[in-house]
Amino acid sequence: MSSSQPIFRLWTSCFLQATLDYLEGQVHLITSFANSTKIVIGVACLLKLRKNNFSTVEARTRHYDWEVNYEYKSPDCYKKLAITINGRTPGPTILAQQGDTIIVKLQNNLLTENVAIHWHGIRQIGTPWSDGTGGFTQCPIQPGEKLIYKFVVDRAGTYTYHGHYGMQREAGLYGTIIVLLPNGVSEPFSYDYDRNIILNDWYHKSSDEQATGLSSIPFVFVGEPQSLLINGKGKYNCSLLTTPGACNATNPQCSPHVLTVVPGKTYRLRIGSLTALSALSFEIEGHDMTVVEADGSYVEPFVVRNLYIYSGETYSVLVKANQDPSRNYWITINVVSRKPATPTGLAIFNYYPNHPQKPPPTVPTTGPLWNDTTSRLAQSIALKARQGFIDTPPLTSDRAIVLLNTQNKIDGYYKWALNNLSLTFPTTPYLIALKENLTDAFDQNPPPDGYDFASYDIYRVAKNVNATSSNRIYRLRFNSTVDIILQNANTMTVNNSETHPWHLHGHEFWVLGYGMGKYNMSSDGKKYNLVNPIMKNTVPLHPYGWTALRFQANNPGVWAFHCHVESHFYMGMAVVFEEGIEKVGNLPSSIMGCGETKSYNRPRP
Ligand SMILES: O=C1O[C@H]([C@@H](O)CO)C(O)=C1O
Repeated sequence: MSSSQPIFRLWTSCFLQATLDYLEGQVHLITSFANSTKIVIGVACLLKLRKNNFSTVEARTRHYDWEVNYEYKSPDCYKKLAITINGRTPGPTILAQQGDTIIVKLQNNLLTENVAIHWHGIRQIGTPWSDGTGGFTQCPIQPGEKLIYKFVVDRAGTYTYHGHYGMQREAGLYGTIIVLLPNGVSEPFSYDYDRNIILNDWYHKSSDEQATGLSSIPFVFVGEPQSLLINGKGKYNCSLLTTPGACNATNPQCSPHVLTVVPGKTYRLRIGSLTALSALSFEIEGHDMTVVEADGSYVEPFVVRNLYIYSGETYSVLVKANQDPSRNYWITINVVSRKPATPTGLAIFNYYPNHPQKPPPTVPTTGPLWNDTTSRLAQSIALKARQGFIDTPPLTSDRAIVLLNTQNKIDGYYKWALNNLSLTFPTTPYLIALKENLTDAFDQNPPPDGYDFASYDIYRVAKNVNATSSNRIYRLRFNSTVDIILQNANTMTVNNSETHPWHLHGHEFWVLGYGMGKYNMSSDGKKYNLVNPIMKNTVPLHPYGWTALRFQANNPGVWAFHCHVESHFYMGMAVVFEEGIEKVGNLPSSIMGCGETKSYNRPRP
């Protein structure tokens, strides 16, 4: 059969898609592939093309056996050691249904590094020890050891997981979690097919080398990434290297991701970003996207041509394949908010029956102006909870904590701080220290609820850039309503303020408002959206702006709240909340074994 015949091409593109899905661990296709004849592939593919067979999944316990390794990979054609899960980066997709219990047996096969994996957006109600935050909720898993994460996925939506020890996320340790609705419940929007897209930025230096630079004098920043990845694939220009041996432009690992669509059909794209640094603009050339979900919450639908997405966020958008079907289109991601020095990330939106690799006849867009803060702020503000699914916030809060975000120095080292405190975590993780009453494990004094509002000029480099290291934590009254006002400021560079995506573990919060400039304590609170605020777990703080959040401190445990830029978190841009520690059940001894719990009886694999 000639490869130009449509049915062959359907099989080819379908095979590519199905192989990807197979690789993503979607078990229902594995069986189809066991007898890999063309007929079976065709049937499996046609079924696959008809609809992802998600609705038949039943609530249950899902077991995953994962091995974490360093392996040579070439996601952008450049060969480097990446952290893989079962040989893959991005790792396997966890596909589950609301109410399922997830059990991940994580074996750390790294020879010299610890590991922890965070389940980003999963609230861990009743299982705070499974949050996977090294130094906060567990001792990291040591080389050669194993830890079992067990938790319930209690809310349908699109989530992610990633390394939360050191800077391992950017070494490739990340993936997607999809939680489907219970049987018989349907989404408030319709679509024909469901597809995942995970975005990342990619560096050629190892995360270890980057971490060393961040904690050195003189300071060496990670800099702009070499590539942008769509579903783990990007393209570095190998000819830029003086020693090109490590870079092979024809390596199939760096052929662009292909998303095959059938003309006239509507696709739900579940898009997540786990970039180390970059804020992104996502576009599908010539196609409108209707935003319908953000971080697991339904969005009052709105149409965009480019979707701004910050590290740690997820969105679902609906896209109809309604353009000229005789060609393919570019899917592009571009850096925004920092002066781009990274080429556009590319994938192919392939209209069946065109050849999946057929390049679109156009030049890919370079995206919106990188410094157009106004348009990014406008899209943040446009995000509202969907009518019929609004969970209104309490009208007042019990406590407001204002966090001034600054770049600082401590003993000559570059840091980030909140209200002048830069977080260093204790050797005994907070959750264990609090539960076991190890009061000498960290400074018991509370950090400040605000900063010197009257005299601090957010538009200038601070007069005194020195901050203090601290491991103090915010202790919240259980069941109280807490407001957080994130206040941005100038960095240590004149006329510079950066975007910080803030992520809260263990909760979702209402996004009450955004503004530019200094938050006004007497008037800005009156402008909060208390009618239909979206609930999210990650939210941007725009340059020189403020972002106001409200959440209920109703999940017993210890929870990190931090900037999702990996280097900024590494440099101390985080705070810790404790609530209801007395309600936390007995901690599994498997999370212990470091700091003051070094001698605890910890099971070894
Ligand atoms: O933390 C950072 O450091 C650099 C720069 O401010 C100093 O090199 C930068 O852009 C960051 O985000």
